[in-house]
Amino acid sequence: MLSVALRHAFAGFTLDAAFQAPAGLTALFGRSGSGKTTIVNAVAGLLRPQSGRVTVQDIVLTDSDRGIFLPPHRRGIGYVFQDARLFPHLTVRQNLLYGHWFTARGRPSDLPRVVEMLGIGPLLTRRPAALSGGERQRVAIGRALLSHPRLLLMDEPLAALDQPRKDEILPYLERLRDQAGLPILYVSHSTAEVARLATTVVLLDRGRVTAAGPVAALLSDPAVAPLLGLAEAGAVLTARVEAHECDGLTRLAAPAGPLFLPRIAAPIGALLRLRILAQDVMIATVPPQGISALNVIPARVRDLSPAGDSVLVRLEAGDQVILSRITARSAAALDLRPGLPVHAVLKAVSVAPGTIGVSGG
Ligand SMILES: Nc1ncnc2c1ncn2[C@@H]1O[C@H](COP(=O)(O)OP(=O)(O)OP(=O)(O)O)[C@@H](O)[C@H]1O
Repeated sequence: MLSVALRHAFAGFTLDAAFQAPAGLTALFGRSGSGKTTIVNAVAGLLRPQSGRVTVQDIVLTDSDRGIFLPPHRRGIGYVFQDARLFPHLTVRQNLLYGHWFTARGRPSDLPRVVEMLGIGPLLTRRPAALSGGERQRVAIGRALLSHPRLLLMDEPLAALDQPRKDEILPYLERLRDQAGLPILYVSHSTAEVARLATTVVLLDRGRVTAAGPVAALLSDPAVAPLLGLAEAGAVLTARVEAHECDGLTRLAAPAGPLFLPRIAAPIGALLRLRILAQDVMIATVPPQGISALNVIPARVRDLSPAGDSVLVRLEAGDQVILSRITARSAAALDLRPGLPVHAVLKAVSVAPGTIGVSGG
């Protein structure tokens, strides 16, 4: 567990933020200039905050009251930047083992496990110039892990990659989240990335934490939607692959009931995480008939929140929340109110394959 409480003022900007990052991946999310990098720098020991306390697994890294401020190299933190920053004259293997020279905790015997997790075995004898951007980032992550950090800091590690490279690396970040066994603090601008990867989200606005919590609850909170942008508002559902059907659809079992989506390349039994955008969910008060949408999910209205010209309707389905964005006119015409039983309607093709990830459990 990482615990952070920081106060630091620059001319024209004050950071005053406190949060906890439990096991898994904690996304620091917010607009440009909201203070994400300032927090990462303070946690890494690159910025000495005017006041604050930072601990990881009960080890005090910073405590202004007690005059404690460990230098960066004594913090046991792995840092992955936007650009991989590998040594060009060293092979991948030498780059991987480099971090291990600087730490008593590193053991070369961990190399095979890290190489396997990141899928970089075939690259070990190459130099960085012969790697794609995504491969370079995987090596940079491996190098950080082999220094045996207590905590991994990742500052927009995908920002410099094009979409195909991002798609290639996302499954490895999921494995890192689920298998590395250390807290990861991950800075991102992208709601899609956060929805797919985060265990916990810390939302920042002008140097302050405006919301924090488990990813599914936070991203489907109507109060948070204006901060994300209404087009990005939506729910994160967990569902298990039940069958690949012969007409090209995959059937999933979700607490809300069965879901049908275009073929997903995941084995039967795999637990997946799906992002369902609020703007893709329609509401019907009676079971719709003669409709092409394959997913009609029985649900109950929890609450309605005005959002610009539209209304965000939070629906409960099983123990999961689905968010729907409809016009105020439709909400009035359907006489939607808390407690009303309804049907959430979702087109199978509206869930983009790139947004489907592996669930951390
Ligand atoms: N060394 C500094 N001196 C003065 N102001 C600074 C310094 N470092 C950061 N700031 C200011 O602090 C604010 C927060 O910056 P920070 O880089 O933490 O934001 P961010 O959320 O990481 O932004 P981005 O997403 O664009 O990277 C900005 O207004 C920035 O100009």
